[in-house]
Amino acid sequence: MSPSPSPGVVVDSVARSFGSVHAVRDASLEAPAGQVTALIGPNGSGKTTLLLMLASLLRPDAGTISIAGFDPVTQTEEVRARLGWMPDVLGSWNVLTVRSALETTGRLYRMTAAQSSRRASELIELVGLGPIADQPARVLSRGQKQKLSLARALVHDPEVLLLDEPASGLDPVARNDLQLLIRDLAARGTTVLISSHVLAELDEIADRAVYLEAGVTASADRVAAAQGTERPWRIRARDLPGLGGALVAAGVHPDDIRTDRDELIVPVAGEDAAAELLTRLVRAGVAISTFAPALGDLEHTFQGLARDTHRPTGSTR
Ligand SMILES: Nc1ncnc2c1ncn2[C@@H]1O[C@H](COP(=O)(O)OP(=O)(O)OP(=O)(O)O)[C@@H](O)[C@H]1O
Repeated sequence: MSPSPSPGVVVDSVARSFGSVHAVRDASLEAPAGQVTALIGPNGSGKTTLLLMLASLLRPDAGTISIAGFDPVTQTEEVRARLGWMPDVLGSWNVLTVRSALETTGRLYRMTAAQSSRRASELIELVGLGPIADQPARVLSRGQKQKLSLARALVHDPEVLLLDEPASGLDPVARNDLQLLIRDLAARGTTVLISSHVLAELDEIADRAVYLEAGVTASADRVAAAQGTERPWRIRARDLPGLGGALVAAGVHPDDIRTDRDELIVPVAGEDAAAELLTRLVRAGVAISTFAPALGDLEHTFQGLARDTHRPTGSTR
């Protein structure tokens, strides 16, 4: 019989304050197994505080958390055995080499010396740290430290992976490798919850998103409303004046049309309206070479929520 799927991460009405600072006020979310869930929010909205609670490193003042079916407050060992945590900064491992940092982590997870040595070699290969495997961690660049931090989070092949700003400091090739690795882990059933400010990158790998604002997860209604707002679309044609004329004839107000180099940018309210506009432009005989949203889905929703910060609560895209 195949094992039942991991229940992933479930957070219900969690809150945590530091003195008078309410870092997380009311967070509820689900991150299902086998999917990549993005945790998105402005600076100071409580993402790291929430991830620390999920990682069993900080106790919530209220609410409940389930990690692969276990409670980080009362079942800390069970949670830690199943959880990989990549913090936004690598802890103090400076004197150890890359290889010994990974071997030591393996030993902490009660692997034998031979197992931890084998696992360290696999992970060094996986994240591409081979050439500097025997260098002390203190000489690593920021991007190399990120790779070591990711490898450390993967030592015990966790069911649930929490990644706080994993791409920061990585060059474009390393970012792409990271994206492929994360997608591959999710395809193998890992629950991945990932916080990042680089929304265009999250757009490419996230199956779903949770928005956190001032410590509160945005409700499905608010997210839907933000998704439905007008968003800029980028339209390119060789004959820009002809394109402008056709846009006005299609009902776009001239004041709403912006020129950006060899493209025009116009606000469009949703996919149906975009399809309709494109049909009209083509019927008008304009040779269109580009017709695409100027903002990714996550960025658009994030900006829509930011413009409308006064209504409360909930989750997902
Ligand atoms: N240990 C602490 N003591 C006091 N205040 C804290 C502590 N940790 C976080 N805070 C405060 O809680 C709020 C949320 O911080 P947190 O680091 O969780 O936000 P974040 O969304 O991860 O931010 P960023 O995107 O800038 O990393 C901030 O106002 C921060 O100053």
